[in-house]
Amino acid sequence: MTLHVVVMGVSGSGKSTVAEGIAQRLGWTFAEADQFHPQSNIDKMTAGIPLDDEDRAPWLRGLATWMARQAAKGEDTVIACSALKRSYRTMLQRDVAALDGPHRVVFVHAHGPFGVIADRMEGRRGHFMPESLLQSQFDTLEPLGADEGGFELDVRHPPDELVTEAVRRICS
Ligand SMILES: Nc1ncnc2c1ncn2[C@@H]1O[C@H](COP(=O)(O)OP(=O)(O)O)[C@@H](O)[C@H]1O
Ligand SMILES: O=C(O)[C@H](O)[C@@H](O)[C@H](O)[C@H](O)COP(=O)(O)O
Repeated sequence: MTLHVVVMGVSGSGKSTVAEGIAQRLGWTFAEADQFHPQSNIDKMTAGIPLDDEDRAPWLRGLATWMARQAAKGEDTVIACSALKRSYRTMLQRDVAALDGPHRVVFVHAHGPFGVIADRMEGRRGHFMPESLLQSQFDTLEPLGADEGGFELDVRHPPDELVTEAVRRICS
């Protein structure tokens, strides 16, 4: 049985920080979903245009394939992936299930107020994602449902506490 942790949330919410922390603590394989976007998606976001369902579908398939490949090597995985809509999370679940043996996907929603996340995006340097897209990220976000197999983290807490809480809940 392999475990796949998907740390989800809007841009700047702290997904990568938390996901990397979890992967480090547990010794699991980490991937940053941004690295799986085709250049056309990066160009679109850089130009301040939000992605749509069509842009995201092949990207999600690529991520599911990567998760299943790691699982085939016996590796548990942690990814930082916005997975903003319930349908995207369902697609990820479905595609991983089609490719992988016995496994579990756990969603961790990095969740926080607009102002806090906007400030963090402003403080972050050298990232292609413009702050102007944060509103559309919040508009698109469908918060993780209680029935989706996961939990929420309040990103106003320090990263170390968030990682400890996430590891405790993943391993319980
Ligand atoms: N819990 C936190 N408290 C304070 N700053 C944080 C926290 N998590 C992330 N950050 C900072 O906020 C910015 C965005 O975090 P990042 O992990 O890149 O978010 P995402 O992967 O969701 O875009 C980074 O500069 C990061 O150092
Ligand atoms: O589905 C999307 O619209 C993108 O995946 C988006 O949510 C993601 O946030 C960007 O790729 C920027 O990357 P960061 O999340 O690292 O800022």
